[in-house]
Amino acid sequence: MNKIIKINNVSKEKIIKNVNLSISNGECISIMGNSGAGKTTLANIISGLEKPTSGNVLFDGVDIVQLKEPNLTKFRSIAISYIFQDYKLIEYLNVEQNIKFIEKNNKSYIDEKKYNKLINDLGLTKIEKKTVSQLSGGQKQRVAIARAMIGESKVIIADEPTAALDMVNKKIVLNELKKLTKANNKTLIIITHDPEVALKCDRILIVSNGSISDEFSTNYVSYNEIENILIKNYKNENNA
Ligand SMILES: Nc1ncnc2c1ncn2[C@@H]1O[C@H](COP(=O)(O)OP(=O)(O)OP(=O)(O)O)[C@@H](O)[C@H]1O
Repeated sequence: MNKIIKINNVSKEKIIKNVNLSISNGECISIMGNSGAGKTTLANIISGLEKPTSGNVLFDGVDIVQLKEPNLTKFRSIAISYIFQDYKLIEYLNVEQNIKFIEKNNKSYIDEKKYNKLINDLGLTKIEKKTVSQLSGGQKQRVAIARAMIGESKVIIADEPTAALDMVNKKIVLNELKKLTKANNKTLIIITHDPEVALKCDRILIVSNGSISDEFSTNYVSYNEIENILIKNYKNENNA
């Protein structure tokens, strides 16, 4: 499989230490680790939101560390979509307006066929004209998924996408997210504390003290093994 992202010897102050990482096109990867381990900083470096102090970040062969404004912002808005724990939708706009908002800023037209399929797949058809303030948490996250899918971005970064949801909504949202990323040929990076969420991906990276301490295919690791590594890392991190 082609590599969509290649990170070579990336460090940032004392937060990220000499990380090397390759992510294949279409792969689902989860970044796990205890609080303060460096997950968000690593994801921000991957997406160009933060610059490393050394190393390079190749996105489809382009070193985004070298990109300057306004090209960096343009790259980020076209290449990457985000899904957040707190949804980051526009409260006073309705479901349809939220889904189309970013794509309208990037392009002069919206693919209506794709839009209709997405809202149908995500069960949003009946609530299309409701404003965000009228929606439940699970509905809001399904809107955020549709917003991330509608454009041409090759990579989706989901930061704790299910942390605010109950058990049933967590399962629904995760299944839809995985199904739609595959169907739309996107690469998915999920940052999570939750082994159950991470086990839905193809591969799990565990970050500790700014380095990748462990890496597994999800075919070969269990919930308990992940939990034990996180506990072991927690002890090391707090005694370091
Ligand atoms: N702008 C900054 N300046 C200095 N230190 C920072 C900055 N941002 C993050 N840090 C520190 O870097 C470390 C990693 O932070 P990061 O947010 O990447 O961790 P995380 O694994 O995502 O944690 P959490 O799960 O709590 O969100 C922490 O010790 C944090 O205090």
